[in-house]
Amino acid sequence: MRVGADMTNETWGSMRQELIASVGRNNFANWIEPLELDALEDGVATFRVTSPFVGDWVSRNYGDAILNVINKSGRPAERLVFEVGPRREPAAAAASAHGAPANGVSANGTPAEVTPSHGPAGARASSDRAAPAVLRGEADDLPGPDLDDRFTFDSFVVGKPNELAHAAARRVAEGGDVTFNPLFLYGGVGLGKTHLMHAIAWELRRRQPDLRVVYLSAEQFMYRFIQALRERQMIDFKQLFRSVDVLMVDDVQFIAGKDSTQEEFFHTFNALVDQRSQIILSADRAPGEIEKMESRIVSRMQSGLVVDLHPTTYELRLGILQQKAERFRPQFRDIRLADGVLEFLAHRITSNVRVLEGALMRLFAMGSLVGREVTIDMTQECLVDILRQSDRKTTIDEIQRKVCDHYNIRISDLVGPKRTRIFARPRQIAMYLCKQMTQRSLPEIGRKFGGRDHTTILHGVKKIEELRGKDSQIAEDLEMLRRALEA
Ligand SMILES: Nc1ncnc2c1ncn2[C@@H]1O[C@H](COP(=O)(O)OP(=O)(O)OP(=O)(O)O)[C@@H](O)[C@H]1O
Repeated sequence: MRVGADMTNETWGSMRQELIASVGRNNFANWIEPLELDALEDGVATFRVTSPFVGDWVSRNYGDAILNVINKSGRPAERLVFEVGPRREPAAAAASAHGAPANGVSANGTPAEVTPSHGPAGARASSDRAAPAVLRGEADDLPGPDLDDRFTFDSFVVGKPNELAHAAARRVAEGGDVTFNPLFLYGGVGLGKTHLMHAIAWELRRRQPDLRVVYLSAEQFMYRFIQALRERQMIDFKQLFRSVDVLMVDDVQFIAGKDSTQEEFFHTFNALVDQRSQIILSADRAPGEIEKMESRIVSRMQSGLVVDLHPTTYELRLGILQQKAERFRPQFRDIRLADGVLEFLAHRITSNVRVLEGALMRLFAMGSLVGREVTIDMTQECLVDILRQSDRKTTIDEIQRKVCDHYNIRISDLVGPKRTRIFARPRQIAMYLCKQMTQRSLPEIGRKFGGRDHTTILHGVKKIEELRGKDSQIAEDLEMLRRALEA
């Protein structure tokens, strides 16, 4: 069946609303809403997207969900095709997909076609990706560990907390004129700095195989420097580092306090900037916050673009988990995770992405041992140590805010002296929740409630304990508040 473009988009416009529930509002706004359905014919739904990356990301993360809603609408589709650029005739669109490999990703990682059970992105890494971190001809002379072939832009999940860092990394990876030098990426442990740096290196290599790109950690830079000093090969060292087109140094905070390494780094940095070679640095904090880093280096680091990777949000964590679960699939073919398991992990493990990945891996491993569906109960048992560590610490302030929102009163009234029921009851509920959900003592809680005595707090707690057994409205309110605070 052939459906015209206008009609198609109108139908798609209403169909896609169904996806909000399954992908979440943020993901929907970022990825689904901008999609335009160009054609739906012969079982192929052709979408127009703004870049290969968008098509790839959407197909990997939401391909199945999109097919489901299309099929539910009574217009059967077996596969999705994502086309980049201006709208084309649907016939041409379908034809362009034929050359694509079966898993929907062509050798250079651009999306060509997507089938419902697409393979893992990890499996598409072509053999030429397993190259060392130094990319090109005389690579043997240059230092660096292997680049991880899992760390590509394809496998990097973008969300609010990292979208700026991702966009900057993409921009640098396009090569061309050096627009900001250096690019300085920073953020807490396990938030994707190394992943983004490797992704830049892979992408540069793909686009410009002749470019001399060097990626190394600051520790390796120091090691090479000390070795050159010891072996009296400083000239070689200088020549080597000054001959690169792109220098990437990970975890630069490492050279803080190491005076001669800093000195050499400073000269390398200046020489590269002068010759308009691109420099990309990462650290666990902003340049100005790295103690014992010379101020002249700090100001050089600040002279380009400084972007940070913020702590993850629930939506980003869920997106990452969905993607990783998809990538574990071929290895753990028969393992099923019960509905809600990924959501549970995204809620409960907020520390960092590395921990999140480790938890998921452990679940799959357990699933294969027990040989049945992994439920939330099993998840809780299996990950008890990780969950305990990342248990969120609810604060008194949070409790007070939530209680005020719930009862629509002001904080000043909650902690103030007014004794009318509309303030007194929520106040006692808040006291009760503080006692239950935090480790704070009664006097500490009292101080946060306008300097009340600990006996008043105890009285409030007891009152609510008594009421929750008799008053179903209070029991219900408590349950709702608790859930909101644990979210
Ligand atoms: N947005 C993301 N999408 C997919 N995977 C991610 C994302 N962010 C982090 N990861 C994964 O989390 C793990 C840790 O990331 P990475 O090593 O890049 O962190 P880092 O910021 O360099 O940490 P560290 O401070 O320890 O050096 C990696 O396996 C990486 O692939």
